[in-house]
Amino acid sequence: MTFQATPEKGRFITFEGGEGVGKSTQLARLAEHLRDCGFEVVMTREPGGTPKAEKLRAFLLSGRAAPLGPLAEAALFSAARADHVETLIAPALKRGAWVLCDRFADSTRAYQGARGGVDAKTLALLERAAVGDTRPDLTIMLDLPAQEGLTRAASRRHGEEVDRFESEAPAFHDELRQAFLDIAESEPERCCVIDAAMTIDDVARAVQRLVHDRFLAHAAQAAQ
Ligand SMILES: Nc1ncnc2c1ncn2[C@@H]1O[C@H](COP(=O)(O)OP(=O)(O)O)[C@@H](O)[C@H]1O
Ligand SMILES: Cc1cn([C@H]2C[C@H](O)[C@@H](COP(=O)(O)OP(=O)(O)O)O2)c(=O)[nH]c1=O
Repeated sequence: MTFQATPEKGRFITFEGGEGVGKSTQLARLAEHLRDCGFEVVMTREPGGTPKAEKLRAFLLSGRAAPLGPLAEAALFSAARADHVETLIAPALKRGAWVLCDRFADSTRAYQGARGGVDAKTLALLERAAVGDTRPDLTIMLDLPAQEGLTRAASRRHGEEVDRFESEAPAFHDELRQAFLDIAESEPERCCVIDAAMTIDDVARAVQRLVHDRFLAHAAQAAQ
């Protein structure tokens, strides 16, 4: 599938799901495809994406924030997100780029909310403060049994230490998977679940098809 770039507004696509489901792999594949179509693509990730947010990432993933509790962690993820949105994501969208982001606010809802017990009202306030109107146009939820994702993540790690959340018990990761599915069910117009147990190529094709149907099909028709 190839398309001609049209001078459309930027699109904001997030990839969500548990550990090792293939988010970064698929984000890179979609970026390559969109660039081949002539679009400017910004690849980024959370926590992180800007120098300040990367500093918070190092602190959060080292586990040093864990003793402060899930509410403090949610506030720190949100602080990183506020800087990321303001200095990288919103300006890129404004100039017409496609922004592909590995994890975003749904990860806070799932990890610090569903799993950490921070209430939904508090998280919604933090989300509004950090994100404002820069909400994803599409969220791709990659779904995989938690144990398979952890096995994939372990093979990618090549002996490096596990981070703050990968080291949680298997039940934590099963509940996370369900939390992402629940978010997708509650916002079907934004979220789409893709079976991440398929081969890398098959998942990449499913992602491309989804993005095409959602954003590019009408542009291609209009150009004819
Ligand atoms: N569909 C797939 N089938 C098998 N292995 C995969 C698949 N997608 C990704 N992987 C591998 O699994 C590991 C984790 O993938 P990655 O994209 O880093 O996941 P995430 O970003 O969700 O943590 C990597 O070694 C990657 O090559
Ligand atoms: C963005 C975000 C991430 N996280 C967690 C999820 C991951 O365990 C970790 C980010 O690590 P990362 O290595 O980027 O994710 P993955 O293991 O999927 O490749 O931070 C939260 O707990 N809350 C958040 O808001």
